Amino acid sequence: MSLALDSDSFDRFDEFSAAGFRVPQFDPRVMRKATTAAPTWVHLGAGNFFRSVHAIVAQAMLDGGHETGIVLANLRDHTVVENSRRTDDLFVNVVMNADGTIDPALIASVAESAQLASDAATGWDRMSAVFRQSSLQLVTLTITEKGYQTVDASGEALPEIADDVDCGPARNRTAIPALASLLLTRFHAGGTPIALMSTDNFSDNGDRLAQAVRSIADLWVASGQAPAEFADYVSDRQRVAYPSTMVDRITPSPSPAVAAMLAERGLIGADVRERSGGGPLASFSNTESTSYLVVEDDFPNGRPPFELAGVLVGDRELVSRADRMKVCTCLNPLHTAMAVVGCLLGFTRIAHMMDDCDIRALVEGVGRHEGLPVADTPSGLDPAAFLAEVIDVRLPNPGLPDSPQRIATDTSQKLGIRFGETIRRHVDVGDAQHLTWIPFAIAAWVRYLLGVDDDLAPFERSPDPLLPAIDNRLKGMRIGDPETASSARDLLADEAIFGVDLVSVGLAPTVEGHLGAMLAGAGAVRRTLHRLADSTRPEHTAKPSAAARSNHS
Ligand SMILES: NC(=O)c1ccc[n+]([C@@H]2O[C@H](COP(=O)([O-])OP(=O)(O)OC[C@H]3O[C@@H](n4cnc5c(N)ncnc54)[C@H](O)[C@@H]3O)[C@@H](O)[C@H]2O)c1
Ligand SMILES: O=P(O)(O)OC[C@@H](O)[C@@H](O)[C@H](O)[C@H](O)CO
Repeated sequence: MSLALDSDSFDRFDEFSAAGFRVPQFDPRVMRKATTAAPTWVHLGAGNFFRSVHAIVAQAMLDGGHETGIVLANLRDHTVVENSRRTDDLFVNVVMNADGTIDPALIASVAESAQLASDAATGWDRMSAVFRQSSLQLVTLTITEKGYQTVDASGEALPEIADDVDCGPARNRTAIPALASLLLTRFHAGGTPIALMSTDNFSDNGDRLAQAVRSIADLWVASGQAPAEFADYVSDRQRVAYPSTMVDRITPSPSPAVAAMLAERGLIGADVRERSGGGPLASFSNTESTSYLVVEDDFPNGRPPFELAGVLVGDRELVSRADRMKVCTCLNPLHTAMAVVGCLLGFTRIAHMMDDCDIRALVEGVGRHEGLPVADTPSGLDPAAFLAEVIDVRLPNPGLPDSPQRIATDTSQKLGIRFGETIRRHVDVGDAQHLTWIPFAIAAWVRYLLGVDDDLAPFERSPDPLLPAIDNRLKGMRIGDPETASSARDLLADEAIFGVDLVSVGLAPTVEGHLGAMLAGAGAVRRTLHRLADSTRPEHTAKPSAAARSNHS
């Protein structure tokens, strides 16, 4: 059977169903008509996570009788929206089970997609029209952590944003000015209230989005490019709200192996291609079965019936606690520690890393020993159980094609969030000097920055906006000379990166100790990790697994 992803398949859901795909329980044509007439939800940042969370939530609500879907927009890479349009905005979301089986679902909750790149007038005009409509309740964003930085400490626009600020509201190229510009259109059209909801991975993401949007509005007002009332509009939470969220579903980049499984089921065009901006692009997303979305109930123009999709809706306190639990202690710090160590030790699969007893010790150390004792407890969620599921079920899931290289992307943007808060909490209770695994993870990141693995072979570091600046700061550091670990001192004091000044909280010597040991020569990363793992095992007898040994130089 051949299953094509296009609008003809609206009449062929039974064939998808026969091939084992879950199918929409609504008529996409009716949904698209209703959404065009009265759009309620725009999403900015059409990546893989959107396809595995937002689009799934929307589909569940549509299956439950809700009438409108999502209007999707992307700014940076025109191939992303072209990819969505190639399949008439349909795609397949694949849940990867631990036993190697897959549960594919045909997703039809995107009503239309718009390209907002500066040369894409049609997409911009369409999105402006959507923002003028009073029916619009919600804009969600997945623009990555770095997408929220707009101004420096003195309130000056950052270089990437500066052009957009100077040009004023128009067809902006960067995400926050583009959003602010569309909001200005809404303001001029009567200023119906709206909620702007960050679904990127950091605590209090609503506040950060508010700050970013307001900073652009202020710059435009100051330069006479927007009326003063616009700054009031974006600062009045009754009119523009910024609900915070906790988002969780491990969603690796689309994998060729999954493409092959879908092709076996008859799906046409299930290949993996390259985005023009780098990274894979496909007509499907692949993810795990676990998924959490916790949303602050702050929607001044009403909201979609999230409860139909199992979304937890609550107050700010619930969201903040859930988010800090996940991002600062029980999941993301483990991920980042594994990512940099995995790149150094030559791993390409997170699940394989969990078979390595040294790496397991690292994960346990960062999560159970140093994260959990200071974790937040959100009402209705148990941090110990959450962490246990992460360590025992989610990270080892052999079906999930996740890689340390994906997770290592933009690490400089994440360290403050993933380790800084936890370090601060240990400082507050006076036991920061006992931390060793988090300092090890930080040292491993610095060692990773040298772009040379533990066998001393060069490797390509994942993209990160701070690489050139950091390379400059680490010029004095050399493998073969452990003493040069001290040249990282200035970097370690950088609160903007680590969320705390590691020198003044007294952790720099621990980080430099691990780093110096890892700089000793070939195999030094493994030896340092193994020694540390051994010293923290009660029985002091564990040996590296076969996977560890084969990676051990
Ligand atoms: N993938 C996951 O497991 C996961 C889980 C929880 C949260 N998230 C959040 O979602 C974000 C995106 O993850 P993804 O897996 O979809 O990644 P992705 O690479 O598939 O997509 C990233 C999207 O962000 C856009 N983007 C990238 N840099 C941008 C910038 N500077 N300004 C504006 N837009 C930008 C891209 O055009 C693309 O649409 C993450 O950064 C994270 O905050 C991801
Ligand atoms: O998406 P990032 O780049 O913020 O971080 C990489 C991973 O840690 C992240 O995507 C996790 O998979 C996710 O946070 C799980 O919910």
